[in-house]
This record gives sequence, C-alpha cells and structure tokens, in this order.
Amino acid sequence: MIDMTKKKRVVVKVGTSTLTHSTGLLNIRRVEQLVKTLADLQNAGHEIILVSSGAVGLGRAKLGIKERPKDTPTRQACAAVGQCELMYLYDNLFSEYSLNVAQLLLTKYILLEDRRINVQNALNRIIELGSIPIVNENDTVSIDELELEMGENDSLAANVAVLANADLLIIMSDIEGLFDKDPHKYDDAELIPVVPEITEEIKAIAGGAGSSLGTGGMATKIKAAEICKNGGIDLIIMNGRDPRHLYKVFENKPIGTLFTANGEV
Ligand SMILES: Nc1ncnc2c1ncn2[C@@H]1O[C@H](COP(=O)(O)OP(=O)(O)O)[C@@H](O)[C@H]1O
Ligand SMILES: N[C@@H](CCC(=O)OP(=O)(O)O)C(=O)O
Repeated sequence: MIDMTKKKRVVVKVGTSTLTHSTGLLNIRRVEQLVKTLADLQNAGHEIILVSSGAVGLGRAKLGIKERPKDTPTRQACAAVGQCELMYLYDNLFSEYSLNVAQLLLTKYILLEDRRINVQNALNRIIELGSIPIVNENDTVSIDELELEMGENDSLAANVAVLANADLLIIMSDIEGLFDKDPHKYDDAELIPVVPEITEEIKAIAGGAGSSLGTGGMATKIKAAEICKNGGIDLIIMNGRDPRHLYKVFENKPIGTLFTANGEV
C-alpha cells in the first residue's frame, strides 16, 4: 500500500445506500460527515474526486414516486431531477468550507473514445483550480445501467481513477469490504483484508456478474478492482456508514478490503 500520509489524488465513490436512509430520503448526518471529511482532506493537500450516485433515489423522493420505477424513462426523469438536488446539496455543504464543486456527467463510452482527452483536460484543470469534481453517470444519455439496475458507478469510478491518474480509489459500500462469502447470507463470513490478485476464486465469492439482484453487489466492485489493477491503482472497499473512517486510510491504518495494484500482501 502506498504511503497515504503524503499528498495524494484519491477518487471516493459513494453509493445510494450510503447517502440515503432505508426510507429513500437523504441521510443528512452522513452526507454532512462525508462532505466535512472530504473538505478536510482536500484542505490537508490531497486532491479529492467524488463519484456520487444518488440521483435516481433523490429524484424519486422529490417527485413523490413511492415504488422504484420500472420503466427507463421514468428512472431517467428521476435521475435528471435528483441530480440537481444532489449538486445543490454538495454545493451548499462544500461551500461551508469555502470549497467549490464541479459537476461532471460522464458515460463509459466517452471514457473509451478519443474524446476522453477532453474529460481529462477539464478534470485536471478543475483540480488545479482547487475545486472538487463530482462525477455521476449521465443517465439521460447512457441507460445501460438504469435498465440493468446494476450499480455500475463502481466501474465508472474505476475508469475515472485511471483517467485522473489517481493514487487510490475508495469505494464506500453498505458492507465492511469483501468477505469470503456473502455476510448477509452466512453468519460465519470473514472479511478479507488484502486481495493481492483477482483470481477466479475471488470472482466466485463476489457472486459473479448479475447474480445479485437489484444492486451491483460485490461483482461490480471486483470489475472495478480489475480496471484499477490494469491502471496500476490501489482500491479500498470500506463501509460508508461512518465517513469519518476515511481518515484511517490517510493515516495508513488498515480498513476494509485493500486490492493492491502491485500484488503486495
Ligand atoms: N463476498 C461478499 N462480500 C461482501 N458482500 C457481498 C459478498 N457477496 C455478495 N455481497 C453483497 O454485496 C452487497 C454490497 O453491494 P451493493 O448492495 O451494491 O452495495 P453498495 O451499493 O452500497 O455498494 C453486500 O451488502 C452483500 O450483501
Ligand atoms: N446514476 C445513478 C447511479 C446508479 C448506481 O450506480 O447506484 P449505486 O449502486 O447506488 O452506486 C444515480 O445517481 O442514481
């Protein structure tokens, strides 16, 4: 693991389950703690890039849609309404610490094309200007994830980490990290602290692609880990329940599951 006490460029990904209560409404305390911690880390000299989901969830709440919409256009409409709410929230909270935020709505296609250089240039300039880039999938343009109901912001975050030449990607989940089996099904599941290589066995315990209904589950996080590994970037999966635990990463303390890019144990 790289020395995180030195100034680093870090991508932090938060999912809907971290940002909202089970009611679907905003978890105000958690979002405030997240922003405060990220602002503090940015002030300490690190360069933070936030990849945030939550647009569909917040949009649904704002539009008063009780059930999760089944059709893609309604989900897209929720995302479009919710994205404004999300950025309004981040803008307000980060401005309390005199930090500017910048919205980047991306698709994986752009990141695979020649045009990725445009994104890279903009991203680097936003960071040079001391602002915090906040990235989400452009759900109006790219609907694959909305149709599959897969939390594919995990691999978007990994692609952004590679594009930004980041030192580390941190994925905040609803679980401590990768376990040797799904802890929601098995009481004796044990946390795996370090994954030096992404073997077939690791892929199998993560549940395999598409096996976890309704969410990306661990499979999309393993996909993200593979993208990071190819880009030479370490990845940590940790619980987003208490965002202040992010400080542990920057104090070189063990937390969650670390996927090492160089195969170190
Ligand atoms: N081997 C495993 N280790 C940890 N979690 C697993 C594993 N296999 C399946 N899961 C499931 O993946 C879930 C995390 O993915 P997901 O629901 O997409 O969360 P989030 O969107 O918060 O990141 C866990 O709550 C757990 O039920
Ligand atoms: N673009 C969607 C993100 C979908 C997604 O990846 O969600 P999650 O599994 O909560 O990270 C949104 O903002 O709602």
